[in-house]
Amino acid sequence: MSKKILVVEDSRAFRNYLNQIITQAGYEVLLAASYEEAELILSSKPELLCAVLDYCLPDAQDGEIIDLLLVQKQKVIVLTAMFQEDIREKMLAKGVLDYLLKDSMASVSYLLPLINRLTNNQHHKCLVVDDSITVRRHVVQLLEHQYIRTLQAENGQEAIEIIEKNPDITLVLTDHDMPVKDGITMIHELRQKIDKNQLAILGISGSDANTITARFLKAGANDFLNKPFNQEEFYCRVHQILEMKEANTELFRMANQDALTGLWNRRFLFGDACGDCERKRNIAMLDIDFFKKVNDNYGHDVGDATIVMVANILKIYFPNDVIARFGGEEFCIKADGNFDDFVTCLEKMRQRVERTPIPHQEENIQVTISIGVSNVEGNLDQQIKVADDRLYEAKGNGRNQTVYQ
Ligand SMILES: Nc1nc2c(ncn2[C@@H]2O[C@H](COP(=O)(O)OP(=O)(O)OP(=O)(O)O)[C@@H](O)[C@H]2O)c(=O)[nH]1
Repeated sequence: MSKKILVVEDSRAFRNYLNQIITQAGYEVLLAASYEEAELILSSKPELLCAVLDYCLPDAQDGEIIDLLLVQKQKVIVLTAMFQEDIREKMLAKGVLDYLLKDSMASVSYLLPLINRLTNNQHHKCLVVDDSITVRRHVVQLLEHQYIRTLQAENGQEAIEIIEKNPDITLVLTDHDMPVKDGITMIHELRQKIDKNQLAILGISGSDANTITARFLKAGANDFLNKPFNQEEFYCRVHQILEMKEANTELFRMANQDALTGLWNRRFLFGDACGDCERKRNIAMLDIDFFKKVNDNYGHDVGDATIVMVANILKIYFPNDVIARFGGEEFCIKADGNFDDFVTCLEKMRQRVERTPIPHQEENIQVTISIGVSNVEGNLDQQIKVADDRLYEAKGNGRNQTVYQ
């Protein structure tokens, strides 16, 4: 998705300021000082993330630049020198995303978070649940206008079925009064399986009942919005809920992922990944052979690069399983499925590590790994213990091998 942003602003100082802050944030800025310059840039049909437009330009004093961009189906953020209710209404009605007062540099501090929001929205998929097709269409249009992909459901039951089939849905916007299954019952059922950090839910209802907000929130909705709502309030709520969700996802990642390799860590292995602890499963414990020598001979950085290389090969061979960095140069794989197939795949992976050189200055460094495998009955600790004993057997037998019985 594009990172290009068109900025049209006649004040040189302000234009330069916008250019600086937007470029620093990693976007590519196309600058124009007038309507005419903007037209020229647009004639080459650039793919834009959005356009930031000054309402009043020397050669287009009454917002004509906005129409120029909207006709081309671009996302528009407007900068205005003064706030006028009628102009605001007119702009929002036309389909402008948002407007900012440029009375001071500080007031533009809202711009960058808004642009970042548009970028991050592209990672979200929202299910809109409402029995009214008119409401659904309106909400879908608002969301897609800000790059949020959408799906639709007519009632709570249909919504649950769609969520089960689409685990990449990150947000649900739901009405309450619907046939077959209402919104609050649906939320109750969803929350038995999916928590607030995994799936954000915004309740939207026009019910007069003064308990409706509390009922939505107590059922497990992250937030609530009264119908009818205006566009700005809608976006504020959606942005807030998505920001909270992203922050929680990041916290989860930081707490459960290994920073060097991007693999899961022990906490994840024994926590979330262990929900089905008593089930029979395949466990492999792996350790890089003579790893201390790599550090001693080539330095810690090369040692780290070796750990990353092994981790990357593990990801290739076991893309659907839980792979954790267990300790320094020790890894654990937890997998379901046929044990013989698992061992065969481990063997192929072991040979791939053996064949993969780590370039260092003029040399190619070669490492091997030893592997212990188990599929015994018991809890995760017991299964890891058996795999670990076999790993040490593999080390004792001369390393660079897999022991599985
Ligand atoms: N570069 C690097 N080294 C690490 C890291 N974590 C642990 N180590 C080193 O890994 C080495 C492990 O050495 P040992 O446990 O003696 O094992 P080994 O040399 O691999 O020998 P065997 O396992 O018996 O084949 C130690 O020197 C640790 O300092 C890390 O994150 N980066």
